[in-house]
Amino acid sequence: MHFDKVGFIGLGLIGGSIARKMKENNPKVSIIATAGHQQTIEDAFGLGLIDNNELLELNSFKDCDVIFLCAPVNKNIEYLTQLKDIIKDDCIITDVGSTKTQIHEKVIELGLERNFIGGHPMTGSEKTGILNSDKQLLENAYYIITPTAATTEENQNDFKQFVLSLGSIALILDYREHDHATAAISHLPHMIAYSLVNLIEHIDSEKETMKTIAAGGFRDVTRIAASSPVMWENICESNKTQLLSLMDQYEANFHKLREIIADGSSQKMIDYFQDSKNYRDSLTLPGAKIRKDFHEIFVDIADEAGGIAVLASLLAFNGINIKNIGIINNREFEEGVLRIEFYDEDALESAISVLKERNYTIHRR
Ligand SMILES: NC(=O)C1=CN([C@@H]2O[C@H](COP(=O)(O)OP(=O)(O)OC[C@H]3O[C@@H](n4cnc5c(N)ncnc54)[C@H](O)[C@@H]3O)[C@@H](O)[C@H]2O)C=CC1
Ligand SMILES: O=C(O)C(=O)Cc1ccc(O)cc1
Repeated sequence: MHFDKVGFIGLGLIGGSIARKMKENNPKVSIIATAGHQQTIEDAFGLGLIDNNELLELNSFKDCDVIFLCAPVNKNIEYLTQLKDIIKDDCIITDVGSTKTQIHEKVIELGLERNFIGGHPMTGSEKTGILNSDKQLLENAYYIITPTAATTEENQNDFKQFVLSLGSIALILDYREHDHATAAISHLPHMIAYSLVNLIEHIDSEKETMKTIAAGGFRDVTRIAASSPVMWENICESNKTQLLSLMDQYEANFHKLREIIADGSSQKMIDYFQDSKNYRDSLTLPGAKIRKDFHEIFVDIADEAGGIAVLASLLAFNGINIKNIGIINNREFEEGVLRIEFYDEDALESAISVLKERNYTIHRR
């Protein structure tokens, strides 16, 4: 599989993040793209990510080695039919969509199994668009690969290497298993967030007391309700059966919790909460075991002019060298934080003590 000429159909948060990292890894790669809006293409051209400055006809993708489908899932599926008669024989089409069964079924129907490898980076945010994309978004995140029955070992390995080059962790899954697991850990949580926000919006008083006092817990649980409505409409439609089944299970479980509270049994409540707490505490961050050699911290900084300069000067003043520094926005942290990478563990530990002394809030993976 070559990555000399790459095409993107859809170039928002995810497509843009992949394109940024790809261009950084290999500045010589030729990337072309089309999207829903001309502005996206102008922005990407302005960032030096793509070769074209206009929306493209699909025919322009005829000599691409790899094509990334990075639009909402229904659009990705629609594009397959048109691409079938355009792509070169050994072109690999891949997608980043949040659901996999429908697109794999379309691939089988069109006889494109040799040309398709499904993909799904398990990272992102509630934000959209190329201007929110970030070359570090995919780092340390699982990137699920769903091969077809005709994917060759060579292509699968090449694709795995590409995933690693993004800093992601490759995980091969059957596309049906993917849709069952993501319905539970991604699609259902988004529905819970949307419905909770909807409830509060409708029961709040005219004075909007609830909205005014909404604090950490509500914000933690509902951040993802700010996600793209079009994207989530597409996902619900595409993974409807799995999602409905999980919503039923969730309803039954929620009802069980209601009964426990109604019964007033302290022990049952504590058991239920303790059991959930144990499971939640046992979640490890992706890559935590794999990237131990990564000397990085994440620091909250005030959104004010000179914030980064003050912090960088503080470290320099204490003789601590920075390897890399940049603002990131991803799923682990509520708001943007500064990611600082150091050359070794000693520098990292010194930086932590200097910054803690100045009351900076520090996060580690
Ligand atoms: N947002 C997230 O956190 C994640 C999203 N995904 C998947 O990635 C895909 C893209 O999502 P995002 O990048 O977040 O969305 P986005 O809204 O940031 O970007 C979508 C892109 O698709 C383009 N687009 C829309 N309709 C189009 C059409 N008819 N033809 C060509 N381009 C079109 C838009 O112009 C935009 O460039 C979706 O399939 C989503 O399920 C996967 C992992 C995480
Ligand atoms: O914002 C978050 O925390 C997410 O969960 C992002 C996300 C959205 C859709 C996906 O298919 C994968 C990840």
